[in-house]
Amino acid sequence: MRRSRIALAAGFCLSFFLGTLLNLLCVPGFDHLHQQHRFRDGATPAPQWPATGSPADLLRQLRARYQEVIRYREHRAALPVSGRLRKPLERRLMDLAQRSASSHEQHRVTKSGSEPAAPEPTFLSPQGAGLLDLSLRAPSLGCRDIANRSDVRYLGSGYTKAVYKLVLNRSLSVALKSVDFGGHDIQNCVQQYRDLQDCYRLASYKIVKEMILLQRLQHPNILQLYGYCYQDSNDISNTLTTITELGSPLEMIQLLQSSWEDRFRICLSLVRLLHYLAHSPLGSLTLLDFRPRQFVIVDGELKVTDLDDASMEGTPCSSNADCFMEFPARNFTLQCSVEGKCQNMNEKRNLYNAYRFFFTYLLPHSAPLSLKPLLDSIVNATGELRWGIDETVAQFEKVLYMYRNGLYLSNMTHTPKAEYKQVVDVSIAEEDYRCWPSYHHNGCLLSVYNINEAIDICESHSQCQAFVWTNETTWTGRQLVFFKAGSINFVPDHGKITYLKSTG
Ligand SMILES: Nc1ncnc2c1ncn2[C@@H]1O[C@H](COP(=O)(O)OP(=O)(O)OP(=O)(O)O)[C@@H](O)[C@H]1O
Repeated sequence: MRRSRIALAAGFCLSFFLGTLLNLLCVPGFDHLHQQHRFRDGATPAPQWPATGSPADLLRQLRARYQEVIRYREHRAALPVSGRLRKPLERRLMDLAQRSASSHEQHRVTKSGSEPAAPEPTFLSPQGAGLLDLSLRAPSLGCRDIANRSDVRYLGSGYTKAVYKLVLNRSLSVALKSVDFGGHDIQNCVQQYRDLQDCYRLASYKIVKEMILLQRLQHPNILQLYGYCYQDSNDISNTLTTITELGSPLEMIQLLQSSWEDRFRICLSLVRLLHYLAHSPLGSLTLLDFRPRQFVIVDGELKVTDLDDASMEGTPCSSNADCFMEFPARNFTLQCSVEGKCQNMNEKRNLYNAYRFFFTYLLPHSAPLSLKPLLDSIVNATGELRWGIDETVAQFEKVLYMYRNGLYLSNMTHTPKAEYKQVVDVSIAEEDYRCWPSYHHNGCLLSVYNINEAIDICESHSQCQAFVWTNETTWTGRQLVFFKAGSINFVPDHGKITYLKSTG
């Protein structure tokens, strides 16, 4: 227990150091930019830190965050959360609320004396539950799994949180997320209120909310929560660290250079995610802070990681004019329902953000020619919010079906100009040429539906003299084929088939 505290304290010292370092490196005005980005499409504004803050202001904010977290927790009826997991979380939430109130009531007089008993650091890591329990949906990792680790590596941070990578048991990579003591959120709050304890609590509600959502929303495109840990650190008791699936940051530039198939996969995973969020057990959820940095990539799939700005609140209205959505390039007015709620606002906000940040860049560009009209209609319909998410996901699945089954290939009878001689169990070493968009940096490695498509590609590349049918497939099940500029360097290669172009 003591050792784990020391380790986590060391982790947070590292967090504080790195956070401070990042602040020093930050361009001036980042804070301002962040606020603009976060709320530019009509979301609830972030707390605007007053020039000087009173303890009552801070208390009000703490209560508001606490109540928000409770609202998300209250939807429990529909969810299979076990009592074993629920109880400690409830207790932590109550602790946070009671302590935030009592710390103001007893202001500085009995601060140290009002500390509650030390938490049970392993309540989510019950006796006997080891790493193998990760196959279970319920979070199973706790403090002891992440304690005393020296191989924690900083990954990134945002306004509030810092994220670290840790490899457990030399096999499972996880992400540790905690409040960034050197981050803008804490620093601005402390500057205003001069109370690190309560500023920490205010920020930690974002992690608690995120944790509740990660636990309650189960979908392949939502990062998996593996567990959490409450420990004392930086003179603050019960600091919270969540342990989740690890991803890699979504790099738009890199994505733009990848194959259409991979870019389509990102858009498809996003649409499937938005479909789930529109029909989630908590009702229709919107991602108020919808930017590419809120997502990570795990094995080629897009997953949402930052859920602290997710909202399930509907927008009340008395007329259509109340259902106004403002985006930088376009505005929309949605219908106000007879029940006095803006119709499908959460879903449509997500959809338009998906269009403007993802579809418009990733979908049509270098797509198979015959799929272009369908892709264009998806881009246009989402850009004008003509379709809801149900129709959008149906159209995406149609594209996937057509692509996976070669229905995008032309119906014309294939008449190759050259003949191709088949040689089994050999491949060609080197003799590569570059093509775009290749799955290989120095060679031309493309996915094809069938041999005819491979021949078509070879005939359309002036360098192509042969191709090697590998035994590998892409995520859609398409074959990967290496196109080659020559056929001198034959090498034995079990399972591969080389096709040699024999006449021109
Ligand atoms: N599971 C993860 N695996 C890898 N990287 C992650 C993971 N979770 C978050 N990150 C990275 O850490 C950064 C910060 O995380 P997160 O977005 O949760 O913090 P935040 O303070 O809420 O940020 P923001 O200011 O964008 O709201 C992310 O932009 C992302 O690049």
